[in-house]
Amino acid sequence: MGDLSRIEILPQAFLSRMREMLGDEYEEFLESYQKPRTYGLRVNTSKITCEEFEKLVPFPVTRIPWTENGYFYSEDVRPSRCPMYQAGLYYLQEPSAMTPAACLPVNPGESVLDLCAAPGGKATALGAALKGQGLLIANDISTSRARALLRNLELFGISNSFVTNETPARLAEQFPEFFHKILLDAPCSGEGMFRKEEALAKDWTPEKSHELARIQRELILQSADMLRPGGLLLYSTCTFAPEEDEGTISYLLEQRENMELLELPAYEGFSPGVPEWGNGNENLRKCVRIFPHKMNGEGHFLALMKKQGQPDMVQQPSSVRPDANTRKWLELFLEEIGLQTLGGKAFDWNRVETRGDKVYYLPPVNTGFRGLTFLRNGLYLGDLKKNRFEPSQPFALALYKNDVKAVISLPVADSRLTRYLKGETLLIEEGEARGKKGWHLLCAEGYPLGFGKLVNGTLKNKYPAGWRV
Ligand SMILES: C[S@@+](CC[C@H](N)C(=O)[O-])C[C@H]1O[C@@H](n2cnc3c(N)ncnc32)[C@H](O)[C@@H]1O
Repeated sequence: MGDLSRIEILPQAFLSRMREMLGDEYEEFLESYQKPRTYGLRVNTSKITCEEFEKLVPFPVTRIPWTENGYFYSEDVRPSRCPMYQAGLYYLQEPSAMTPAACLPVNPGESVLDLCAAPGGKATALGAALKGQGLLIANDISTSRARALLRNLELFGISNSFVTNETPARLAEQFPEFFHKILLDAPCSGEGMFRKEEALAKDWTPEKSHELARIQRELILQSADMLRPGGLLLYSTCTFAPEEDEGTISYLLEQRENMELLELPAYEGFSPGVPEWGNGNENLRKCVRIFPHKMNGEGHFLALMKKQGQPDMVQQPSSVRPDANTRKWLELFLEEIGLQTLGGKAFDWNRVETRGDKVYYLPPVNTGFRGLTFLRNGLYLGDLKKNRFEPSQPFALALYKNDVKAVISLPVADSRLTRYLKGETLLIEEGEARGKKGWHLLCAEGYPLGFGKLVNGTLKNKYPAGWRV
């Protein structure tokens, strides 16, 4: 689409309001719609360091200056076709959208909630920050979107998540003062994404913001009430609409005296929140606005808040036991692949649970919650078949480099990796595989991609049909 036509589709009422909001900066803001959007990816630092990533990535990337692990790539590359993507080493994400999760400091071992999490752009970042310790509850109210969320968490190798498909009200009932950290990336009018998704501009009406602001007010109170004393809440939207941004934060501060706004990390392109766009509270300056004419990304709003009090780390550990049958066949399998660790940590049999013929590795924190609709509790390890255990694809992806001994590691550019991802059987040369036969983990430069079974120099493909590219 021609550049000017991007401006032509912007609703007049939206433009008038932006002119009023931005004053002298308005023309510059409008010009940003004639510039191309940018493309970003975020490195999964729980699996690979940025230095390693830079050495291996086969297409040009440049650092996104306001994040620690984000990179721009150009429009003509297809990063989702690279085996590094299928190994869960990065997530494709609009550059500004990397900011909210990066501004919520998550420590391994904490209980974290992403209330509106699908498709998982921010949940994958929060999960990576937990490094397999503690608990991530990733929720979305939409079932189809929650499925996409689960897939992305599995691709990222997150083993300690509980993926729910619930209303925020039900979660608020179940989890009073439970979480150390909460991300509320609220449903919003999406004004900041008009350059990226024209359909949003076409569907926009001024009335939409009123209805969304009502929902956001409900969600932010519920979030505050689910926070432990001393806990942190990060609120974000991708809209410029004042009532959805400073308006929602003003409402929270009026309704909950135990919540206070905190300063966010400074960056030259960030603009402060505007008190007059909310209830006039001077602290609203601590919010951050991201405008496309000031940064190389789309529009966003974020606010970091703390609940008064001292945080504690009291958590109930998971304590399940595998049945004898599961233990026997799973143990045999783990021996065959030479499992040393899972996600860099000692394998914990007190987290193994079998439901029907499916075997799960539960999060380290007790997740015996009652009455919640969930899609996944922990990591789906695989299936018990007659006299054997068959591993799942999420299990392969939750393994880190050096977790298992029985590997076949090929260079990123080796075409056999792409053929594996299509479901083909591969020829493996002598010396390329760690063992002579049996289950092996196929890796891209040491980073696990999926399982296969080696028989006389050929690797039988065990990459599931639903994952193939
Ligand atoms: C901005 S998107 C979340 C994007 C996600 N955080 C990410 O980074 O990939 C907002 C999400 O809120 C969910 N949602 C919509 N209405 C909701 C409601 N009333 N309560 C809770 N979630 C809602 C939508 O299904 C949608 O997935």
